[in-house]
Amino acid sequence: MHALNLQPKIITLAERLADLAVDALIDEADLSPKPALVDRRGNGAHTDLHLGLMHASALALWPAFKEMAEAALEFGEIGLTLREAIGRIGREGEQAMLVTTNGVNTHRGAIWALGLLITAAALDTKSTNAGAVTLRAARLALLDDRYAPRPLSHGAQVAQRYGARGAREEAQLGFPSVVQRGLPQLKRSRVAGHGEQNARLDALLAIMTDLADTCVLYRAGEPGLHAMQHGAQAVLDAGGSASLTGRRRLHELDQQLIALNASPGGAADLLAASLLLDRIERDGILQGAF
Ligand SMILES: CC(C)(COP(=O)(O)OP(=O)(O)OC[C@H]1O[C@@H](n2cnc3c(N)ncnc32)[C@H](O[C@H]2O[C@H](COP(=O)(O)OP(=O)(O)OP(=O)(O)O)[C@@H](O)[C@H]2O)[C@@H]1O)[C@@H](O)C(=O)NCCC(=O)NCCS
Ligand SMILES: Nc1ncnc2[nH]cnc12
Repeated sequence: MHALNLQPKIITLAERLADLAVDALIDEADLSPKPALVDRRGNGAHTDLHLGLMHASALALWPAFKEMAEAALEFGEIGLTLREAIGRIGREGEQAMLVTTNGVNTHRGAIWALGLLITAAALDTKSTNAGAVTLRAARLALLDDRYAPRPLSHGAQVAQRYGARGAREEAQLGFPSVVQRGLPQLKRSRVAGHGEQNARLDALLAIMTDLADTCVLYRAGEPGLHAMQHGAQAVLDAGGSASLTGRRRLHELDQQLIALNASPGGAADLLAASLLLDRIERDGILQGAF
C-alpha cells in the first residue's frame, strides 16, 4: 500500500516566474472599472474579446513564460543566443494564444513585455528591483532577432503614419511608463490608503497619461490618444479613482473612449508589467528559495 504523499511540490524558479506573470495578467484583466478595456463589467470597446477569453489566454501563456525563464537560466547572460531563443519561444507563445482565442489577439504586447521581464529577472535573482530588471530587459530588447518576421502589424502601420514606435521602443528604453509612472503611482496610492484596486486603477491611469499607445492610435488616431492621455490626467487631478470626483471623471473617460473605439490595450499590458515587477520585488519564494 502506498502512503499518501503530502509533501508540497517544490516549484522551480522558472515555474514561479511563470506563475507570477500569469497572475499579473489575470489581475489586470479582472481589475474594474478600466476605461474601454475588458474587465469584470464587460468588453469595453471590444467586440471580439471578453473576460473568459482574457483568462484563457493568460493561462495558455504559462508554458512560454516558463520556457523563457529556463532559457535565461541555461544561457546565463544577455546575448544574441538568448535573445533569439526567447524570440522563438515568444512566437510559439503567440501561436498558443491564437489557438486558445480562435485567432483573436489578446496578449501580443504582454507576451513581449512580460516575456522580456521574466527573462531579465531569471538572469539574476539577487538583483530583482524594478530598475535592475528593466535595465536587463532593455539590453535584451536592443538586440536584433535575425529570425523575427517583420509583418505590417498595427504597430508598424502606426509607426509609419504617426512616428510612434510603440512596444518595441518602450522596452528598449527600459519601460519608462512602468518605472517612472505605473509603479510609483501604485506605491503612492497604496501609501495614501486608497485600497489595492484603486491603487492599481491609478497606476493604469498614470501609464495612460503619457503613453503613445499604438492600439489607441490604430483605432482612433491622434484625437483618441489625446482623449486617453488628458482624460487619465483629469481623473488623477481630481483625486484618483478612490475619490468621488475622480470616479465621475473615470466614468466619463470610459464613455468617451468607448465612443471613440479607443482601447488602451498597450497601457493594459504595461499595467500587467507593473504588477509583475511589484510581485517580483516582493516575492518571498523568489527571494528566499533559489
Ligand atoms: C515587438 C512586438 C511588440 C511587435 O510590435 P509591433 O508594434 O510591431 O506590433 P503589434 O502587433 O502592433 O503589437 C504591439 C502590441 O503592444 C501593445 N502596445 C501598444 N502600444 C504600446 C506601447 N506604447 N508600449 C508598450 N506596449 C504597447 C499592444 O498590445 C495590446 O493591444 C493588443 C491589441 O492590439 P491590436 O492587435 O492592434 O488589436 P485591435 O485594435 O483590437 O485589433 P482588431 O480588433 O482590429 O483586430 C492586445 O493584444 C494587447 O496586448 C500592441 O498590440 C512583438 O510582438 C514582437 O516582435 N514579437 C515577436 C516575438 C518576440 O520577439 N518576442 C520576444 C520575446 S518576449
Ligand atoms: N483588459 C484588456 N482589454 C482589452 N485589451 C487588452 N489587452 C491587454 N489587456 C486588455
